[in-house]
Amino acid sequence: MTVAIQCEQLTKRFGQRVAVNSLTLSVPKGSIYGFLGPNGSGKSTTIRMLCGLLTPTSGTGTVLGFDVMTQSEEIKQRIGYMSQKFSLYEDLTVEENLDFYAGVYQLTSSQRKQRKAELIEMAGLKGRDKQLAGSLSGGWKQRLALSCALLHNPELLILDEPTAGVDPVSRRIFWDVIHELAKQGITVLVTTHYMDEAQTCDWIGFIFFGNLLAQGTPQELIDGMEVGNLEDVFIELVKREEERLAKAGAGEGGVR
Ligand SMILES: Nc1ncnc2c1ncn2[C@@H]1O[C@H](COP(=O)(O)OP(=O)(O)OP(=O)(O)O)[C@@H](O)[C@H]1O
Repeated sequence: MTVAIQCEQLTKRFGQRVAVNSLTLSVPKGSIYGFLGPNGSGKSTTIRMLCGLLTPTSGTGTVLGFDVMTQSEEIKQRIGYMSQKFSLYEDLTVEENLDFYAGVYQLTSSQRKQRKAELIEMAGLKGRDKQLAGSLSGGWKQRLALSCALLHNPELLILDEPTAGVDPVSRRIFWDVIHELAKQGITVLVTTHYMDEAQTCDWIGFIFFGNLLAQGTPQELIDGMEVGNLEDVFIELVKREEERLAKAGAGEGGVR
């Protein structure tokens, strides 16, 4: 199995707070890995370490074969990242936004022309090229942001809650695009709070208070927990962990 992401005992502390605690995970190339967990559990911190935006406190990790501690520039060049608050220029058109990011990624004019055409097609943005990004609805904005993150043909796409607050139809269209990209061999690491989306991932990791509590295929997790669906898996995991923490006497805000 070729892996796109591999980390062992990756840890990030902010002062006394352990945001990510000794995280060990691997994401096979070409798969979709859903990274789930309640608010504040450490998902974004993990993602920022994997993107080379935040230096881990300890542990080891590679992304596309590059070291997260020492090769963050190599990593940044090869991944597509869409943050929770993706930045589009609202007063620029769809095409101008793509042009801007093509400039950031230093695409040649022929690469730019080709990728723009491919991505406008992929995202279903044909006919909207001259529309201001600010006038697009949430679902379109999101697909434009995804297109911007894909301009440089990244091998790995990291998406932090890409569908938060978007209507169900737009979410479905967005996920169809994600699955299509995975079919083309792109690895996707995505965080979501929507269990219907999580259910379609190849792999799932569940993080709570910085600890990875469970990892596997959606069906493995459901079967292992002997419950009916993923939502119940997570409710059960949280319940068990809270009981464990209560027994261990860990107070709110303490080091966990
Ligand atoms: N720069 C920082 N300085 C101090 N604490 C931080 C910093 N970034 C994150 N944290 C803390 O680390 C913990 C994990 O936060 P993180 O943003 O990674 O969670 P999350 O799972 O992505 O949450 P959400 O679903 O709300 O985005 C939280 O307690 C948060 O307050």
